Amino acid sequence: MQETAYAKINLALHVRKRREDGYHELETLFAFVDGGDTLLAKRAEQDRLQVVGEFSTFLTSPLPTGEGLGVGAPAFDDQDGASPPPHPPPQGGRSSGANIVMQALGALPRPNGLAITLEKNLPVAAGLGGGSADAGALFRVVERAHGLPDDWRTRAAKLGADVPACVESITCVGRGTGTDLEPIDSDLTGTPVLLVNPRVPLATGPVFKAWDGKDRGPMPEGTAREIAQAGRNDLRDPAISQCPVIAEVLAALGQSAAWKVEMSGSGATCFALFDTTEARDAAAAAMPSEWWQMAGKLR
Ligand SMILES: C[C@](O)(CO)[C@H](O)COP(=O)(O)OP(=O)(O)OC[C@H]1O[C@@H](n2ccc(N)nc2=O)[C@H](O)[C@@H]1O
Ligand SMILES: Nc1ncnc2c1ncn2[C@@H]1O[C@H](COP(=O)(O)OP(=O)(O)OP(=O)(O)O)[C@@H](O)[C@H]1O
Repeated sequence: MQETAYAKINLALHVRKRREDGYHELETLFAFVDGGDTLLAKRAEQDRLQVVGEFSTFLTSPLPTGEGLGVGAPAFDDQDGASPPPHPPPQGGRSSGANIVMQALGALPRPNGLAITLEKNLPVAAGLGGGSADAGALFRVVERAHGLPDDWRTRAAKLGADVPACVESITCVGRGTGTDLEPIDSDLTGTPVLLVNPRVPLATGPVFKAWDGKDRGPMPEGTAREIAQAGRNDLRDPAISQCPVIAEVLAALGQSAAWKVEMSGSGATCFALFDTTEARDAAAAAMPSEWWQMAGKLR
């Protein structure tokens, strides 16, 4: 069974309030690109994960030497030989170091194990919800094979604020910490999109911390296109303060024929939306070759 972990972008991201627990109340318009990581799943006695692909080596290794992170090698595994529990309990947040795919497997009880090969094509810590998209894809794999438990949204939210949206992977509005979802009819499906990342990883927590606490107002109402056109990303300036090259990426995309250029999530990836694939491809060709890029269409 194969599943794509679609890259997430935030067409608008309005941060409204810092909460006592350090999390933030926000309003966001989630959208998804028609490409990303891929998950290959096979029935197995026990859950296992192998990570391959361009960005596989950028995931934190639980092994002191970083051994096992290379292409084709097992990267994260819940087994150490003898008789490990087939479906270990969830291991808390991502800070536990376990790959979020293993955490998602642990959060979804099943009658049999799954051997997953994750092809990591998306940059890590990039504002594309890469890990969340992987977890979302895993939820869809389990849904197809066995169905999901009724409380899957709660289980998904425990893995990360972006995970519930990534399970659905359709354009939707997120509120609260980003986990209260409301579907929206998208008038942007099929829109040509270009993602550009300067290859500088940026952790999400510190970017939220650098937000100045000023509520700049709610996300506008309207169609997806109208929200994208009139909306902001309130994490843009905090992210640029920590990763100045983002301003260069935005400026480079701003030279193109795009009708919308913005940073996604907490950065550093920026996106541009176009009227035609020709305009998108011309913009892609003009980007510095050292930057990562992915061209696609919105789902
Ligand atoms: C920036 C976005 O990607 C926009 O979609 C999300 O809000 C972040 O989603 P995520 O990476 O799945 O977030 P989590 O893994 O739950 O949290 C990572 C860190 O981001 C911060 N965080 C996240 C979501 C939120 N509403 N407020 C926050 O302050 C917290 O410091 C948290 O420790
Ligand atoms: N499968 C995975 N893919 C990416 N990162 C993972 C994965 N599993 C665990 N992580 C860890 O999660 C952290 C965040 O990575 P991720 O790529 O999801 O960030 P992001 O794109 O900024 O996400 P978001 O947009 O949701 O904030 C990294 O420190 C990484 O080590």
